[in-house]
Amino acid sequence: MGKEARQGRARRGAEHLPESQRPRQAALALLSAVLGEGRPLSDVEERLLEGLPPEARARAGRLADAVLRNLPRADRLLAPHLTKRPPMATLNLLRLGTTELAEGAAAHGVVSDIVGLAGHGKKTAQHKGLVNAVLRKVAEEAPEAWEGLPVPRLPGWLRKPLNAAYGPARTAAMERAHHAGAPLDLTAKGDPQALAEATGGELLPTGSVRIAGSVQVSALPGFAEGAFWVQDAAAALPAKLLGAKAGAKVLDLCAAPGGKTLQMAATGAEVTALDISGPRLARLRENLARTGLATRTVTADALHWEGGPFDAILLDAPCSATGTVRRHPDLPFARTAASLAPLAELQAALIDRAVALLAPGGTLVYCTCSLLPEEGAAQVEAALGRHASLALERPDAEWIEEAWRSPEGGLRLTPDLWAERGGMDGFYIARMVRAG
Ligand SMILES: C[S@@+](CC[C@H](N)C(=O)[O-])C[C@H]1O[C@@H](n2cnc3c(N)ncnc32)[C@H](O)[C@@H]1O
Repeated sequence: MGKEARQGRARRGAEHLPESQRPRQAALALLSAVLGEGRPLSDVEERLLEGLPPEARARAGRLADAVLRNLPRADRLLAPHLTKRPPMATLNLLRLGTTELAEGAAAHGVVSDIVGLAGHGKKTAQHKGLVNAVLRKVAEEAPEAWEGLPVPRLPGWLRKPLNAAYGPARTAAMERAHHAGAPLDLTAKGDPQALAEATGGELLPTGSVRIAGSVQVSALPGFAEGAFWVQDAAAALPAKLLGAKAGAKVLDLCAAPGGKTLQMAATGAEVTALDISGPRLARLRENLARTGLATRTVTADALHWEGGPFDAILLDAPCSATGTVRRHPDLPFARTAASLAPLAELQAALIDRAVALLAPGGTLVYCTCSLLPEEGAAQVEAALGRHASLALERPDAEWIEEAWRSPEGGLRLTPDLWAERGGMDGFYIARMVRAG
């Protein structure tokens, strides 16, 4: 059979797959991109979920998320029933079925649906019998056995540096936080207390509003009117610490999709929001339109852009995003230690550019959503060595907890903090001033 005939058969096959199976099929495509190709979900979601109705997209995302969050557990339950590791496509089907069974889905339905999917896939059809036999066995033990399995560990490339920086107990606490996932946090455009009351959320000491359970953001009161935006409680702190005043000339140097830009624009500062990515800036403009806030937006490479000088600069530099694993369980599989060095170089170059764009007497807040010291304190210490005009200023606010402070004078936030409240993303934040 020729290539076109084969593709045609595959397309016709896809059409025959029952509608109810499409979220699982899409989840498997997401898993194959992350686990097979090392691609982050954010890079492939748009393409792989294209054409699916919103509920099916959401279900596919939830299924892929659950498998990635629990991968070592599913592999542990599967291991006794496999004499050798099956090819990736079959293994991912088994992992998906095992996770669904373990999370309490009706065994008969899950097994027959996953076997149906196996029969439908070109790479998996030959393993239909194996999938059936293994999942039947897993179904007998999964829900009880699951609960007794250890919390999944991070892969070595990330676990090793975290152990070195924080010690094994803190690293294990972060792994528990990653496994538990993250609540929904909102930042209010206006009064946070009023937003907490309107949404039934909890007003956190830092001013964010935390919503319990799973909700549809667009259905929350005030969404259409732009009364709030979604932003993790830790991610809301850098702009608060910059403290941009009304009328101040402020630069958001890596701005998109704009959570921090919106915070600064809401204070009445005159904000320039710059980012190298056109599509990400388009999202920032959508956020500005929904919230009725105004800034200047610039699509440019910060390393070569001329402007300023600015009274205040926020540099939320591109980074490993290892502080956001709670929300992005694909990240440990989609990054490697090799991806870190170029990011660290870019961060240093961006800090140097920020210093050049800052007015004498101006304030620079540097932050990254990373857990790794080389993207946080080490960057700031090196920058202070390169720029004699720059001094670190100890952040001061009534909501700062002593445990958050790092020895050099920044804030070191990790996902295991606020465990009883539902945690926070990992962030490093430092506030510096340029001599007048
Ligand atoms: C951590 S994200 C920023 C998140 C944003 N501050 C927020 O709160 O929504 C880093 C951003 O840096 C941008 N970026 C990367 N390299 C850049 C460069 N050379 N110049 C300007 N922006 C850059 C990326 O496009 C990305 O949007």
